[in-house]
Amino acid sequence: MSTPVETTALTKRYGPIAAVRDLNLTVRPGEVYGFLGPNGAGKTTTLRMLLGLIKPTSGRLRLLGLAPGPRHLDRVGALIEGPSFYPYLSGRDNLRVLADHAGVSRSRVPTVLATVDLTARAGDRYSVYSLGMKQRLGLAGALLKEPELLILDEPTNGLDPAGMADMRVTIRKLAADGCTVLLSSHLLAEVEQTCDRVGVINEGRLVTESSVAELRSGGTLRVRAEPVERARSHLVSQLGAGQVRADGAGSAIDLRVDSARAAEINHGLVDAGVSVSELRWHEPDLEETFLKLTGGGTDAD
Ligand SMILES: Nc1ncnc2c1ncn2[C@@H]1O[C@H](COP(=O)(O)OP(=O)(O)OP(=O)(O)O)[C@@H](O)[C@H]1O
Repeated sequence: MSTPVETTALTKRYGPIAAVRDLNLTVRPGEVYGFLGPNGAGKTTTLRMLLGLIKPTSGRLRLLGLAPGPRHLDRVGALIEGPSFYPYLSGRDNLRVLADHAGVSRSRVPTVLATVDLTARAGDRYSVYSLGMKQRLGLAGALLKEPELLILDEPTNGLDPAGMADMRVTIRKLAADGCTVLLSSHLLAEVEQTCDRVGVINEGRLVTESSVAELRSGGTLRVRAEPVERARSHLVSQLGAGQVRADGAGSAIDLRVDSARAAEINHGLVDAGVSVSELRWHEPDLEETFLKLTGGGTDAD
């Protein structure tokens, strides 16, 4: 199978603003890829370029092996910037209209309604749908042509926790059925729970691309001890300066060592006349990592 999404040095400028700069992105077959970044990072601009809604200033992109052109979206479904539906038609009738437009058989409509769990409310007018139902109907619309790749811009934006959970389950179900998903989000928890891999974008640049587990790796042994200066100089002499670093507040010391060395380090500190009040393995959560990577410039929830 060809690579679902591949961009090379993809760039979009708006006058002096570089919304997206030299972006090299790879989404692998069958994965759920989270495109994560704070507001204004360039996520929507990237997705709009992928979908041919705007033209890149420079760089290349391919979806399922195809460069932008008349066929490059044939096997791609998308949900971007709120779907538009007729308010006075039912969810089912809206999907029928969409199917007719897309040249897809109306027989797909019950299937996609079931996939997004809207069958029971399919006869209700769109105008009475909750935000979560509207999002799910949008997703159903994107699924009509049985896409191999789904591109979703902030699919859980504005949803309540139950709506977010429903959307997550649906996305994982689609991935289990073999669909590749690229979704953007500024919500760390969402990406952590839904995605296999994540690309972090900040100020138009990809700052890292890795599995969620890799992103979180790099745990440290955290020490709190008194007097802290004596503890620090002892640890530096024992482990080397490269392994010892103060945490942000300066009240704790983080050691880049294996967790199995905790007891040995404790004994060494006590022998050096230091009293240890805390010694524990500290694994950074995604939020910490994200803030570090993006220089803290996020207004994510
Ligand atoms: N049509 C446009 N004209 C000028 N600047 C734009 C345009 N579209 C986007 N930008 C700018 O490009 C940058 C990236 O915007 P973009 O919408 O892609 O970010 P985003 O990561 O999707 O953020 P959000 O989560 O807020 O939607 C921002 O500085 C934005 O102001």
